[in-house]
Amino acid sequence: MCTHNNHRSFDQLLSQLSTRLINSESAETQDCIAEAIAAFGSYVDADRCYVFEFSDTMTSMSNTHEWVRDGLSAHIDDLQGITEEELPYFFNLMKNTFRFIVHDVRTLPEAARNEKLEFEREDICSVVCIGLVANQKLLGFVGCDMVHKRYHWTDDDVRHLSLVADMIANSLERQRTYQQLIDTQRQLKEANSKLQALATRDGLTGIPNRRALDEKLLEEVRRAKRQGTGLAILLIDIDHFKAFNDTYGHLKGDEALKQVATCLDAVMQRSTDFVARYGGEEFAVLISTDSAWQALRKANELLDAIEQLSIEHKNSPTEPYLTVSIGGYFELPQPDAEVASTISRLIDNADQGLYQAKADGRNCIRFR
Ligand SMILES: Nc1nc2c(ncn2[C@@H]2O[C@H](COP(=O)(O)OP(=O)(O)OP(=O)(O)O)[C@@H](O)[C@H]2O)c(=O)[nH]1
Repeated sequence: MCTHNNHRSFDQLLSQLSTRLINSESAETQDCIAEAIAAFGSYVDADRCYVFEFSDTMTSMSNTHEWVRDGLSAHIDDLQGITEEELPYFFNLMKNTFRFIVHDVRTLPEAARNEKLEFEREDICSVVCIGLVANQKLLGFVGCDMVHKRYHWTDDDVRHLSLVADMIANSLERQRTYQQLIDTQRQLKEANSKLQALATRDGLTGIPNRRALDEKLLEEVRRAKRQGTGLAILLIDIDHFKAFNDTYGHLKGDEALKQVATCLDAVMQRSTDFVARYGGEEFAVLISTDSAWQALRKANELLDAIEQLSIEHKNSPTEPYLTVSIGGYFELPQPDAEVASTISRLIDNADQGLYQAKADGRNCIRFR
């Protein structure tokens, strides 16, 4: 059936396909596989040529590529997820010998009765399948059917189909390795962003921590300088918190810290505002605003909101409930201002304001 000429043109085509596959992307690989099975189908004058891939556990297989001669029906859609129980003879032979060569399906043994029925359903008289083996692993197989006519597969046919199988197996393996690399890269990225989130979150309250505040300060001061906008910082410290812990215990202290953090976060809802735990029982709020007055108004809202939490603090010399003191500072950073010294000035001034608020009786704001 195979003349010397079409023998040579098939070899040439295979060699061209292999060259394309060496540098191909995923979509091109699929095209090359489709072309390779079509070429083999035409070369042996077959009716159907196809690729099946096994599941990872090797207990089922699915038809992934199919070429059919004009006028014949395609079967790819009903050949999905076929299990080992359905075709035990075929699975066994393929797993053990990596091939399944049947010149006449009528000669199949009794053990292959399921296979015989399936071949009858598809009007297949002769069939050849060669395993796709890469790195000693059977990934699937490439096969060819003769429909309504018997055919004796020659050694040459088998040798050529084996070349096609090698080519497809190597492409599939390369694609799988590539996909694994992409999956690993995605997992690493996810793990990194989780680590990043953990490194910048306070473990107790869940709001950003001091490290996140430092990063945000750098970012915001640079932005304020660039855009000529103002920046305010508030330092908020719980009053007589040692007495609170001594009275109610450390766990209740933790609870109160969480409540205060949630409350501050809820009041500062603007995306440009930033709330962080600055340390122990101290919090910081960064407000991007052009007016000191607006920042002061926010500070008042925070003071009131904490009071309204009404967390009992019976041993506080200030009030019988939990209160905070707030120190604030506003600045319009000059375009030529040094970033590090601007940050120090913001913190130092807010800190002095806080010191003053404590000295002036607590539960109040001192804005500089
Ligand atoms: N429960 C709990 N307590 C904390 C935590 N971090 C810091 N503290 C406590 O906060 C208290 C702070 O006490 P001080 O610095 O003396 O200040 P204060 O009692 O709040 O008094 P003033 O700030 O002057 O009003 C200490 O007792 C710390 O143990 C924490 O994560 N959980």
